[in-house]
Amino acid sequence: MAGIRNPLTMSAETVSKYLDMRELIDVVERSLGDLSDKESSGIEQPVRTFVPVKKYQSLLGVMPGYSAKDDALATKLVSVCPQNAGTDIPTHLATILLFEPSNGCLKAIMDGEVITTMRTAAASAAATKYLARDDSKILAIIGAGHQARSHIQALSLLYDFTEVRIWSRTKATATALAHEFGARVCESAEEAVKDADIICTVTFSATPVLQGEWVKAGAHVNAVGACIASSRELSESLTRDAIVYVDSREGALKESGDIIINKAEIYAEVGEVILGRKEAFKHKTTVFISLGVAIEDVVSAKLVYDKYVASQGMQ
Ligand SMILES: NC(=O)C1=CN([C@@H]2O[C@H](COP(=O)(O)OP(=O)(O)OC[C@H]3O[C@@H](n4cnc5c(N)ncnc54)[C@H](OP(=O)(O)O)[C@@H]3O)[C@@H](O)[C@H]2O)C=CC1
Ligand SMILES: O=C([O-])C1=[NH+]CCC1
Repeated sequence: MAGIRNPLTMSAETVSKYLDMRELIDVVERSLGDLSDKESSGIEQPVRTFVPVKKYQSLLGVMPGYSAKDDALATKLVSVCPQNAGTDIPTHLATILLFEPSNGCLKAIMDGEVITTMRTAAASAAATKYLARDDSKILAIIGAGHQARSHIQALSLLYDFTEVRIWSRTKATATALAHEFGARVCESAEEAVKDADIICTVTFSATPVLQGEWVKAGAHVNAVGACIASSRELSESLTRDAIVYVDSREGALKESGDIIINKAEIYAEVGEVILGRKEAFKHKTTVFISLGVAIEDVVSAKLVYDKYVASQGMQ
């Protein structure tokens, strides 16, 4: 059996084999509910630590968490290096260390890049399920990287879109992604989001890429890209006029420029909606600000590990 002397090492390829987006949406949805009910779920999750490396404008994030329900203990280490864009190295690299909670032994060292890409889209999909209109037909994506792709994949499982639109800073990346999905490339973000029902902002931009005036009343926005206090993707008018949900209130008050710079009011954690403790307001303009929380990685890593172990006939 794998243990402290021989933890499993799981490559991105292996991890991918055991990840299914539909299953992930359910698991991540449950974890967000549990996060909003720490007392009964027994989740332990401090706000992550980001170490800035100013010389390279990059970050190293340390994201530990424990889910009592899953009896899963893990920490993710994630490098965020925007300057890798356009090279062979992705802008996000991650490793997840999964431990045996009863004795602290390291059970697995797992690539965390695929999990990060997929669980983030799964979290947006879970939020969208509660906050967007059920008859949503037009999806607009601002940005054209890894998260853009996984968001199209996840949301397309839940909605029958008649149109997917993409705008990105570099037309060539938008065009390449649009080609994969038969989506329409737009000339501007404003054109992409006009009359859209669901909008995802998935960029590295430090300043707003989405203006409130462009957003149709009743639309739902997943704001995924601004994860440090000095960056925002949304205009003040949007966060002022929409009903704002977050993944973690504690995290958002420390890390979200969309909340901090815009002085936005948080209505609820999306987990509180999942638990039925706060309203969903499907027919009003809603915004889900996703920073990414460790518990999403913990439950995803446990899922992958358990499936792998079962497939190998291991204990
Ligand atoms: N909330 C969460 O849980 C998570 C959030 N993220 C965040 O999501 C964002 C996207 O990540 P990912 O898709 O993996 O990254 P990629 O590097 O794959 O893609 C980044 C995208 O952002 C665009 N972009 C980069 N800089 C700017 C800018 N200054 N203004 C406008 N657009 C810009 C790029 O546009 P182009 O190529 O067209 O030039 C590209 O489409 C990042 O900010 C990342 O930190 C990532 C993981 C988890
Ligand atoms: O949750 C996460 O892994 C991240 N959020 C922003 C960058 C990486």
